Amino acid sequence: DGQKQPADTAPPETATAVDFINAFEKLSGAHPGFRKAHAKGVCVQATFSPNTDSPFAGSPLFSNGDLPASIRFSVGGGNPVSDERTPGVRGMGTQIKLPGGGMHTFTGNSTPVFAAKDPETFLGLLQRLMPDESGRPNMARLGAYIAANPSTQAGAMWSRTTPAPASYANTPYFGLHTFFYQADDAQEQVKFRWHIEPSLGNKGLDAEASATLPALFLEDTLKEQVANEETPVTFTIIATLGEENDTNIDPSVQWPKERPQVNMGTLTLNSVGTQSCDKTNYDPNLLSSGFTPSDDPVLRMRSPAYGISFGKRLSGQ
Ligand code: HEM
Repeated sequence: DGQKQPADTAPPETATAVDFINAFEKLSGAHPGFRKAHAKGVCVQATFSPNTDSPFAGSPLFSNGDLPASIRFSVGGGNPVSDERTPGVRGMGTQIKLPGGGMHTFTGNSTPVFAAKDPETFLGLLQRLMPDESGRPNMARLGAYIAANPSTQAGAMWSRTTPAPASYANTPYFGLHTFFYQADDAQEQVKFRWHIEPSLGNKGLDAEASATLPALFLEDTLKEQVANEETPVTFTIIATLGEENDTNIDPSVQWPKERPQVNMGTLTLNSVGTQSCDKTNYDPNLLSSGFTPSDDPVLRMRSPAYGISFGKRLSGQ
């Protein structure tokens, strides 16, 4: 009758870890044995050197000197052979191993804000990115969803405006969620968010570089950068200290720019390209003694989703 249907812009009422695994498999196809998100990646061996002059100094993560770290850099999405010249999310999982078997995990994305404020709104976004009968996502439906769900707008803007990074070592990574640290003898908690900055600086691919590079270049570029002994490849982990009114639960919102920042320490990349991280679960809730996660529902959803994906890939599904 020529009349437009009303836009379907509501997020689903519930979102479970299984819903996410199914959504990723629908978006990217089934790839048995691979991670259901960030399927493509490379393992790196690294060293964590803590900044012992920081509010975290009393914790075992900071009081044991240099510690070995396992890093995995990745391309967002469930496709294990995606074209790396394409803009989009890049990831960095870091697991630092403490004496006695403890570990501490920093798993972040190259996006300074998350795609949505909570799991339901994120699942709704993924559902609108799925192809319809035409074989492509319905852009009008997607646009209407973003317009009606403000928490998705900063992430969508980032996606539209940020070029593909020139290397895994030329982009920052953001933890996005709020975490807490409390020393054994302290009354007060340190409330913080973290991000990781590359010593080689941020650099996006321009059109010329994209035209000359092969579809897969990230692993080779990183290997060349780490092989260059004159310029060590390091990353600085930075904590932003939050105030009481800064959100604990919404990873789609940045804290005010003027919050103080402290250096947590340095990651130095030692070697690239082994299978050392294939059987690692970079669950961001695996924290060392003294640190606790916030009640951010997106952070909470990550443990069950990573657990299902981990179990599936270990069993070849
Ligand atoms: C509800 C929200 C989210 C869901 C359902 C989700 C789901 C997943 C799943 C299933 C994996 C594969 C895990 C594995 O097989 O080991 C994964 C990996 C990853 N995710 Fe998420 N994720 C979410 C939010 C986030 C956020 C907020 C960030 C960044 C701060 C992030 C960054 C990453 C990274 C970097 C990896 C790759 C880790 C690796 O290399 O093993 N994810 N995600």
